[in-house]
Amino acid sequence: MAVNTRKKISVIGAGFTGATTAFIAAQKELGDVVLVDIPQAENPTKGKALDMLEASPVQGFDANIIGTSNYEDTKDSDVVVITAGIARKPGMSRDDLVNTNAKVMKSVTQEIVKYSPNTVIIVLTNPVDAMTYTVLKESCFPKSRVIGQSGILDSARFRTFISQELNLSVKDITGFVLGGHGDDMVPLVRYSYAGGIPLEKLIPQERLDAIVERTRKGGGEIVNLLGNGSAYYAPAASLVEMVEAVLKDQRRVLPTIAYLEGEYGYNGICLGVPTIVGGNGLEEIIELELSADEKAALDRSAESVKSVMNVLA
Ligand SMILES: NC(=O)c1ccc[n+]([C@@H]2O[C@H](COP(=O)([O-])OP(=O)(O)OC[C@H]3O[C@@H](n4cnc5c(N)ncnc54)[C@H](O)[C@@H]3O)[C@@H](O)[C@H]2O)c1
Ligand SMILES: O=C(O)C[C@H](O)C(=O)O
Repeated sequence: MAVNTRKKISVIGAGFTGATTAFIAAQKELGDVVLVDIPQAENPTKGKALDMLEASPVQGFDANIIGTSNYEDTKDSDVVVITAGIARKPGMSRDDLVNTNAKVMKSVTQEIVKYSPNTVIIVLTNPVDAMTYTVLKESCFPKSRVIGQSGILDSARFRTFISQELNLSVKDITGFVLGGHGDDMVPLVRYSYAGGIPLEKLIPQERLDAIVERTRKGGGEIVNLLGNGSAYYAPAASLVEMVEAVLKDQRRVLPTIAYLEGEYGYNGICLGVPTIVGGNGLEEIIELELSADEKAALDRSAESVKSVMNVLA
């Protein structure tokens, strides 16, 4: 029998975001998927994977999907996505998760590195800027191979609200969000467009301010509606966009969480910035010119991330 040469994607954490990510990646035939959770959740994890696999004849995708708690099954993954840990509930901030999830990051990273020393790791678990830093340090990987996800999701929310405001296709709305994945993230209105037209020419300032504010609180809006967990469809779609950029060496311009060494004036922190993502992972950080107000807003966001990082042992 011929050897399978398909790419291999491992998703750690088979909860809402992990399972949804696995399914979308398989539907897009990005590779075979290994869904991993703790031993106590092994049967449900196997069940979710089998259920997804049984959708493949109906949807017509070729991708194997397995569920497991054994990291040997992740051996030689091309990309590993980390969604393991706990999610916030109404009334909590993402930062309240830091101590519990930092322990989870350390243990899962050790297993990932053991079996896939050359992989690219994409981190989703919150508080994601600090968790990306934890995984980077624990893995001892170069900074190009540990990337956090927040900016694609935050920008997608921003773009959704703009499209609703203007009653225009989301396909024509570009825009992105910088900074930490918290309530002081920085949606960059000045770099956002509808069909190439600057937003400031299309939307009155007070409406723009309201859209920026809704974007900043976008995660909390969903947490309050769900009642017992956080968003997962848009987060999973965002993760898959990053996985695809790496596996297909697309060199996409995407807002992701990068380890900064002087860029934007910050050193030794992980923060959301515009980056180029391709076959080598995070290949470049793009440095935008910021106005004094934009830089002050980014400084506030970076300070929040630093204060969370300070509680990490
Ligand atoms: N960065 C972002 O944009 C973003 C977006 C959405 C969710 N998140 C975060 O992603 C995380 C997961 O969210 P969710 O909705 O999937 O939560 P969930 O509770 O549905 O799933 C988490 C899964 O992780 C598993 N898990 C816990 N410890 C583990 C370990 N040591 N090894 C393997 N698996 C382990 C749990 O058993 C569970 O199945 C949360 O921290 C959430 O805040 C971040
Ligand atoms: O808000 C959360 O806790 C989950 C996630 O970070 C999100 O933005 O949806």
